[in-house]
This record gives sequence, C-alpha cells and structure tokens, in this order.
Amino acid sequence: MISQILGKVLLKSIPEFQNKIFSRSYNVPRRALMYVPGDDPKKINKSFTLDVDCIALDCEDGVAINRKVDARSTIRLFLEKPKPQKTTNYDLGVRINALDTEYWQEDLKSCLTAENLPDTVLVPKIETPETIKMFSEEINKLIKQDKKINLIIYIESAKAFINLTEICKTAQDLSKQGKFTPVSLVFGSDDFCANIGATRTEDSTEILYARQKLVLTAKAFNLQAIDMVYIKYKDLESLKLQCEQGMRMGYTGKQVIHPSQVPVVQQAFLPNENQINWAKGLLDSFRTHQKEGKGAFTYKGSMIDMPTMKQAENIVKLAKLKT
Ligand SMILES: CC(=O)SCCNC(=O)CCNC(=O)[C@H](O)C(C)(C)COP(=O)(O)OP(=O)(O)OC[C@H]1O[C@@H](n2cnc3c(N)ncnc32)[C@H](O)[C@@H]1OP(=O)(O)O
Ligand SMILES: O=CC(=O)O
Ligand SMILES: [Mg+2]
Repeated sequence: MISQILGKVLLKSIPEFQNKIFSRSYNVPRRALMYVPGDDPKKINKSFTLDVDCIALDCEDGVAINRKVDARSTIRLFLEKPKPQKTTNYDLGVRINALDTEYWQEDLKSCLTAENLPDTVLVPKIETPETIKMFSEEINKLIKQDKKINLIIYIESAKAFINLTEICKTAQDLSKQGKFTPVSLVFGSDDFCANIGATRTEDSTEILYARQKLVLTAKAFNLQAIDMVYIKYKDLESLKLQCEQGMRMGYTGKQVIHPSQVPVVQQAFLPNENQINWAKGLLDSFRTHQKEGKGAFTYKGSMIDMPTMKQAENIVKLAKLKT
C-alpha cells in the first residue's frame, strides 16, 4: 500500500524532472555551431541557405587582424536586415573578440546597437569570474530594449578550467538581473592545446580530462556542452567518430568550420532509431511499474530505476527537437 502511494507521488513528479532536465537552454538545439568569418559576406549568405542549428558570425580567430573592422561592420550590415527565415528555427550569434583585446567593446557595441539583436553573443577565452562581470556591465549598458540575449562561454585555457565553477556561478548570478542568459559552454580545444602545450593525437586522449570536466560542469549548471572543432574538415568519417565519442560523453553539440561538416554533426547528435525505441519502451514500462509501486524493475535484461529513466527521457526529448 505504502509503496503504491509512493509510486503515485513519484509518477506525479515526472514532469518536474522533465522541467529540471530540459530547461530553456536545451529547447534551442545547438548540435552544429558553425563559424562563418564575419568579413566574408559570401560565406555569410551561404550559411543562411544551410540547415544548421547555430550560426556564429565570427569576429575572432577566423578573421585576420587587419580585417577586424571589416568583420564587425559586415556583421552589422546583416543585423540591420531582419533575420533571414529558414524552414527550421536556428540560432544566430556573433563571436566577439576576447575581453583582453582592444576589439571586444566595439564588436559588442556594433552588434548590439544594430536594428536587430543577434540571438546570442559568443565570448571566447573567458578565464575568470571578473571577465564575466566586465561582460555583464557592458551588455547591461548596451541593450536598451526589454530583452535578454543568450551567452555562450568559451573555456580554452588551464586558468579557465581552474576557475570554471566560479565562472559559471558568476554568469548564473549576474544573469538574474542582467540582460543575458548563459546557455552553453564551449570546449575551445585548439586554444586549450596551445595554452597547455599538448601534442595532438587522433583519439584526443591528451585532453580527455578537460573535455570531461567541461561536460560535467556544464551539466551541473544546466548548460549545453559544445565539443571541440575537427579541423581536418575533408575527413567526414573521422569527424563522425569524434562526434559519437563526444555524444557518449554527454556533449550536446560540436563546433563546425565547413558546410560539409554540418549534416554529419547534426545527424550524429540525434539518437538513432534503436536508442529511441529503447527509450520509449523503457518509459512505458517505467510508468506501468511505478503504478504497481515498483521503483526498480528489469527491462531488456537490465535493472532500471530513476537514473536510467532520466537517460531515456533525454533521448526521447532530443529526438523530438527537430520534428
Ligand atoms: C578554433 C576555431 O576558433 S575555429 C573557428 C575559426 N575558423 C573559421 O571560422 C574557419 C571557417 N571556415 C572557413 O573559413 C573555410 O571553410 C575554409 C577556409 C576552411 C575553407 O574554405 P573554402 O576553401 O572556401 O572551402 P570550399 O571551397 O570547400 O567551400 C565550399 C563552399 O562552402 C562555402 N564555405 C566554406 N566554409 C564556409 C563557412 N565556414 N561558412 C559558410 N560557407 C562556407 C564556400 O564559400 C563555398 O561556397 P560556394 O560553393 O557557394 O562557392
Ligand atoms: O575556439 C575554439 C578553439 O578550439 O580554440
Ligand atoms: Mg579558440
């Protein structure tokens, strides 16, 4: 009897779990986050023709030093026009230069005072909570509308990893009153390797600890985790393997530098039919067992309880994102 009552209470709380796990940041998929050099209008126009979840118009490392001003003003021209519509919704962002450069304030001002705000600002090389405070003060001055913008935080140095929890906590705290909402952490593996002096290998074991730490922290703060870039952009088979590895670790998406990488990445970050069927069957079985007051039960030969149910919910939710 007691177990039946407990079962009913638990069953009622399932939507609560769903809300907790799939809060706002997960409702906008960012499976592929594609960089488009901000000083190249042809590539920018091309990006609007692609079925890609997230476009990052770049002012930072994809742009030569002597083209920084061109990038900023070209992006501004695009933001003066309404956001191009595509058949599926997408996230339009601007990656500004890092906050220890002479460019970032002008980058931010240029894109936030245009006719249309970008959906998201991507901020590279954040290393300390103070950097988040600087960003917050600037953005609060610049956004006059009653609107908030998404913030994507780049973690790409040893110092950033040491300060990661404080960075996320500060972003979360300041966003409560501020004009931004932190939505994702990006693992900037290329800059990270340069920073720590790592030698690259094909299986990326040299950066495994950092790659896992980023996912762990992102999930603790309910943020999306966006995985490393694969720079051999003509090798789509290896890209697929690296995507699958990242997805198994809990990453929700990956940085992309070329249009040909987009479908491979977006497909890889969706669950396959077998996983979806497994998850749906498990959830049905979970509901039945909860009604009977059974917290743990056997499904397809495995012991199932609440944590596995949550993983199944993750899969079903992800499968629905693009339908
Ligand atoms: C570690 C980091 O920070 S990564 C982020 C910084 N780096 C970047 O942003 C690099 C982005 N990528 C690029 O600039 C390019 O893909 C390059 C330089 C690597 C290769 O460019 P190209 O030699 O033009 O590639 P390619 O000829 O195969 O391109 C095929 C088509 O896709 C377009 N294209 C290529 N890359 C992009 C892109 N990133 N965004 C939009 N369109 C693109 C080309 O303009 C071309 O269009 P077309 O067929 O209409 O003429
Ligand atoms: O910005 C991305 C990186 O890998 O560095
Ligand atoms: Mg970088």
